[in-house]
Amino acid sequence: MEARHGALEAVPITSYTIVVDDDGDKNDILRQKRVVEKQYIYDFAFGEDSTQEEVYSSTTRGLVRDVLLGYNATVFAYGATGAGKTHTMVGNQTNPGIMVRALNDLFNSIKGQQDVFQVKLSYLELYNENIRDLLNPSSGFLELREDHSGKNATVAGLTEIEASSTEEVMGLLLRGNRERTIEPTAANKTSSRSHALLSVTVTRIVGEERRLGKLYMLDLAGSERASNTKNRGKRLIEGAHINRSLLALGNVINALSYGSGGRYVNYRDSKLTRLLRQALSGNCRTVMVGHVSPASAHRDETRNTLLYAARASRITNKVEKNEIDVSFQVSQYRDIISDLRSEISRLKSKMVEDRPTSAELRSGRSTGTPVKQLREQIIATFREQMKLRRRLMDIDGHLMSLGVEAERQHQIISQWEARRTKLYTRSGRPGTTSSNAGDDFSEVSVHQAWSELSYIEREQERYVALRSATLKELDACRQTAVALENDLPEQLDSETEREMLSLLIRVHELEADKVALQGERLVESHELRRRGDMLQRFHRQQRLTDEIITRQRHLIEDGKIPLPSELQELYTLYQQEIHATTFSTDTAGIPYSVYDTLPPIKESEPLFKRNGERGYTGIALERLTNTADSEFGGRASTGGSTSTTEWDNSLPRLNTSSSSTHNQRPANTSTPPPVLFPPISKS
Ligand SMILES: Nc1ncnc2c1ncn2[C@@H]1O[C@H](COP(=O)(O)OP(=O)(O)OP(=O)(O)O)[C@@H](O)[C@H]1O
Repeated sequence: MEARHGALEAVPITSYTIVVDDDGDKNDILRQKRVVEKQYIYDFAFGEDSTQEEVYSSTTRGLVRDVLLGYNATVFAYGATGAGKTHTMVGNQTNPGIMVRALNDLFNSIKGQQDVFQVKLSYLELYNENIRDLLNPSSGFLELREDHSGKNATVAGLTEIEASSTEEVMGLLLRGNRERTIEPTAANKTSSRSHALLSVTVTRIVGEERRLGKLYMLDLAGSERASNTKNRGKRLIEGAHINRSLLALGNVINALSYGSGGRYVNYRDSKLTRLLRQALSGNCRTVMVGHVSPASAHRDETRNTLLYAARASRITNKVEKNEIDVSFQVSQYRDIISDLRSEISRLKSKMVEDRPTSAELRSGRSTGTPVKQLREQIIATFREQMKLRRRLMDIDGHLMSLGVEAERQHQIISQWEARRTKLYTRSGRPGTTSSNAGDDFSEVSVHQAWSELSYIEREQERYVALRSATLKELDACRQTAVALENDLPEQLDSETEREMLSLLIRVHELEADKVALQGERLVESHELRRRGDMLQRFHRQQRLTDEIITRQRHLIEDGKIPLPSELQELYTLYQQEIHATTFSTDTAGIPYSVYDTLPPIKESEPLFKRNGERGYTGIALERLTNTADSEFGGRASTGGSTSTTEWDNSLPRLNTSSSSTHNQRPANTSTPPPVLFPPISKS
């Protein structure tokens, strides 16, 4: 680590806060006494005395446990050149870094287990936008390939080596590191000029089942300012590549930190971001270790790194959702049914074709399969087709259920992540370290959600494979049916046979109708479930909005801020909406208010319920509402209970008396006035 000199200091003041003490120009008399301090709060902050083991335990040990359970995880080091990234990630033989410690932990955990584990490693470097295999450098530059969705990138031809001990891994890493492009620069004698990615794939074999967990560990090349490094020629070009890819990474982190519905996330600007796409946005737990130098020479890089780390910590593990495309499913059902109908109509057309008479047949013109046998074969193939189609529908139905379930788990995880971020920013302590029983509970449920999700993903893979096998079978069956149909005109000779066949067709028509109805019902029920989920989410959002409006009203009232007329109008509209909803009823005549679509006046309930707890976020999410007399009952023109007469806000005061607003249910719950605000006096 570079010695500290100059004015800027980046100092961890607690185990999770870093303070940058930037007292600027000492010669500036006016500002001499003014210390400009900027505090950054992270999950953990490490000082110069922190050991490799401390860094590893706090950042990565938990990820190793997750990988063994079948999750994906990434840890990457980010920071200015010479700030200590390689030291943290790779380390040396006597004092190894995260990579070796993680694998050591992994092997130790596997040792005590009954299940069979398989651990495979690959190690690559990204140098000047070229990928090289560090375990097999002679293979030249490798190609980065993406699947059709563009979300999963793989490196074609990358060597994967199976390892079973820490010593073996040590050997492989040393071998790989020797191949890494390291050059002396003005800023660092052993500067890594490439990004190095160690991928560890752990397969856990439990009976028939295989669980796959991946751990990516990445040592990035350092960001550098050309003016600071005094690099020339080749070094300068390398630096430009490094900065370009780091800039792309920074942009991705930036965009992701805006959350869903935020900015467009462009992963395509560099191979680094394409490689890290899954780690940053997908089904993956990611840790960023930001490295800063306390030296003033690195002032800008330090600020940049601290800022990126702060943004990265805002990325709520935005697991990309498996959106359930119901219309796609509907069109699949339609395809199946139209296939079925066209087969029936083909069969029908054969019925009306001229056929030989019994006499002709008896005279020996026809030599095909006997009619009875043929009929049985046709019935059997139809039955088989129906069976396969039903299986297909079951598979599709199951895949849809899995999709809905996955979306639910994603929600649990996202909520947990969002709450964790809030806790973190409000209390200055990360939620994960809280000893609160409720947080432990939520930790457990989020772990369950991850575990569910990984199970769902495996199930989805299994069912997709089953689906394509069933489709193949169906195709073969259909061809057999066509071949049998072609035989028909030769064989049918009597009216009885025709009638039998037309009856058969009728049966199959009914069958097709049944399939159609079943398909539609299935799709509808899934759609209803999905909408139910969406409604719940909207309700949650609405409660939050109500809460925000209420609090803002408190601010307006307390601060005696005059209310702009447009806002007054919006309040009026809002109330009208609430009024309309209160008196609307559903098809059964039950008022919507019974469903609690709006926050009831006196009810006090936390937004996120937990075993006997109020709320997670530190925002007391009780509903700050009025007493029963507030809404259509009478306070309309009272103008509230404000004692200050000179303030003319035209909004009545909110009733802030805790006894009347908190933790009480109205006595008569059958007619709750589910309105947040008292009527605005002007209206
Ligand atoms: N915490 C530390 N304790 C002891 N030495 C350290 C520490 N951090 C870094 N160093 C030493 O500082 C020097 C530069 O560190 P390192 O090579 O890890 O930086 P880097 O961020 O990877 O740089 P680059 O981006 O140029 O590759 C190395 O000699 C390294 O051993």
